[in-house]
Amino acid sequence: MLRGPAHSVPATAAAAGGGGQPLVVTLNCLEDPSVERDALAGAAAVEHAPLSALASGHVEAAAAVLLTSLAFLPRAAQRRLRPWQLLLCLGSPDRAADAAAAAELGLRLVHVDANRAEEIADTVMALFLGLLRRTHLLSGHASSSTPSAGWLGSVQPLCRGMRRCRGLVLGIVGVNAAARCLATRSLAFRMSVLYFDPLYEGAGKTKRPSIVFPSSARRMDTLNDLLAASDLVSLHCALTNDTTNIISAERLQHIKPGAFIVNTSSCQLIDDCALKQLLLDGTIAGCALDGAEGPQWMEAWVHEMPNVLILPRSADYSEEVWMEIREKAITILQSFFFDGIVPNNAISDEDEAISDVGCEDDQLYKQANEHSLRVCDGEQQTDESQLTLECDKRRAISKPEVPEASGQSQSIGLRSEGRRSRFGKKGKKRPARRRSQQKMDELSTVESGSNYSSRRDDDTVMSGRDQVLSSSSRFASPEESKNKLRSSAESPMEIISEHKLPAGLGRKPPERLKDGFVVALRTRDNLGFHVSRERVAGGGWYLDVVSNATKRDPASQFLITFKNKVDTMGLRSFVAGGKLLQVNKKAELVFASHAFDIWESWTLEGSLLECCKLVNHRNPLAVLEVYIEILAAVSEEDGVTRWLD
Ligand SMILES: NC(=O)c1ccc[n+]([C@@H]2O[C@H](COP(=O)([O-])OP(=O)(O)OC[C@H]3O[C@@H](n4cnc5c(N)ncnc54)[C@H](O)[C@@H]3O)[C@@H](O)[C@H]2O)c1
Repeated sequence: MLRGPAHSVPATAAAAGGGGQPLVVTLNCLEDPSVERDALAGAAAVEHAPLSALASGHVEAAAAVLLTSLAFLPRAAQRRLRPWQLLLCLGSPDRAADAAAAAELGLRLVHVDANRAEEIADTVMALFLGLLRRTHLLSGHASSSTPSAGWLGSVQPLCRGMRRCRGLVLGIVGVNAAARCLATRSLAFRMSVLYFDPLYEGAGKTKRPSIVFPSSARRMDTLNDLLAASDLVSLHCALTNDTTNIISAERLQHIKPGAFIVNTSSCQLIDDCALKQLLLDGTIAGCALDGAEGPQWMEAWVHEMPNVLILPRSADYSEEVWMEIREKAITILQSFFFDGIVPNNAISDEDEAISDVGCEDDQLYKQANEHSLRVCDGEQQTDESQLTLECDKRRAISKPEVPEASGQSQSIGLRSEGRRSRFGKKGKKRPARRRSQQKMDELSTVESGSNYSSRRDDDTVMSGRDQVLSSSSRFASPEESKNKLRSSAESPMEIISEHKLPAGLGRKPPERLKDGFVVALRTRDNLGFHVSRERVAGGGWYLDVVSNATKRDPASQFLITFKNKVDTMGLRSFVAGGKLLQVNKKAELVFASHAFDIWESWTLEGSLLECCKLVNHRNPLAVLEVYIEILAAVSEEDGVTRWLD
């Protein structure tokens, strides 16, 4: 972790935001940084600096700068950046290039990103559908023609060659998360899915356990076979020495006549000239490229071809993913300004979790539905959709029928254990990610004497200046610091109660849940405790239920952390090294991150007097019904946290 402004920013810069506040500049991005401004209110001023206003001096004066890419920034702007500034690269299109540029310029850069597999899969589907259904052409024709022109007669030529999805064969080259999401979507469209990837060895024996294709997708032994059998071809392989020009002129001879090609990966995977030739002679029915390089795609006639779609490298964008990235950046900045620390998880584990969501096939959904009905057995429901919703909620709750440790993550997702266990963390091949998995420094122990895990599975890409490791942030989120700054402010979630807990404490517990309290979560059926558990050594932490646990077991103890300003709280697990309980995108209850983001935010519903609900902010279907036992509380007299017994 980096030391923040308190340690490294010159006083002039720290005061540059006016009112003694440090300044954050959004450089050539985020024209409207109002979200960031609100989130950092009281800690830093936030200004947008367009390239046209570089001379204003804002960039030089900033303590932190947000940008999309350092490498693609004009030299004039790069020169204004300073070594002591924290540069956050939001969703960089080329992390390696940015890291290299930062190293060269001696700048301190942190990448902030989120997984885009869903976006890419959506885009590929949209492009295939556009090519197959010719929506762009027909829409253009409809809006330009007179109403009396009729609808079908005049457009009949445009409709020639239109295809339906059902029954078509999709061939996927390269197995990655986006490819898998695409496979799932295509199966839902009743297409057959083939794939080719010499590095992917199939479910069960794959080197990349996080990528598991639907079982109904068929693996092809050679690329030529895949090209010969596919009506639609989508490229997802990374650009390497082996894959450069992988769709060569020679390979294209094998392509099925009338096929469509979509490429959202590197332009250099395809021999453009050969592709163009086949488009012209009609062998290939159409193609879509997310980004096109080279003069052959610049010619005007290409843009006039009805069967060629070219996007401006936008395949992986969505408002949702952009907001996720901004939220992460805000968390990092809060940590930087309040604690003087930059958290390491600039690129989160959600990278993989998101892609796992798309892997359900029909059988899986069937299993899940059966499971949900079982869990909900005995509950009165009148409406089917309501039933599903309630069942989903229940899955977030402990397994009342199975008091012993289940060995499963708690989840609201539709996934059986057998299936879930096949998904692990993606085997990272990016060097920066491997670096980030180095063992962290030992964590301190707490009063209970528990040993905290120092494992870190967050992903960070740091470049340029040295990274300064610190263990002090394990339990010090930005929100906690903010609370310290605003100690007089009461948490909006504080609940006054008389505490009739299932198991009595030695003395009367405090009346309110507060920041810094230690709690245990008794299950709704009162038969056990929720505990943090490690899947396998190094396999990540998840929330489980154990009947023979006690509230004194460190695994049952959670530190309450409040998010200031909003009525949400987080639960940090002691044994998981202070990581916060979150619902991941597979809808499992896990401990994956130290950063307090929306995934880690919970609202308390109901009264502490009785079984109450913890509802996740990001996924309100994730509801934990628990009795909250306060084990340790912060003394109002001396500010020391003490056990209540
Ligand atoms: N259009 C966009 O917005 C966008 C966004 C992100 C990534 N991309 C592109 O997508 C591509 C993949 O990126 P990634 O980060 O998912 O890569 P990745 O490394 O995660 O996956 C690439 C896959 O290619 C496979 N592969 C390697 N050699 C192969 C071969 N000879 N034949 C077939 N498959 C092979 C690998 O096994 C791997 O599974 C890159 O070219 C990247 O630039 C595009």
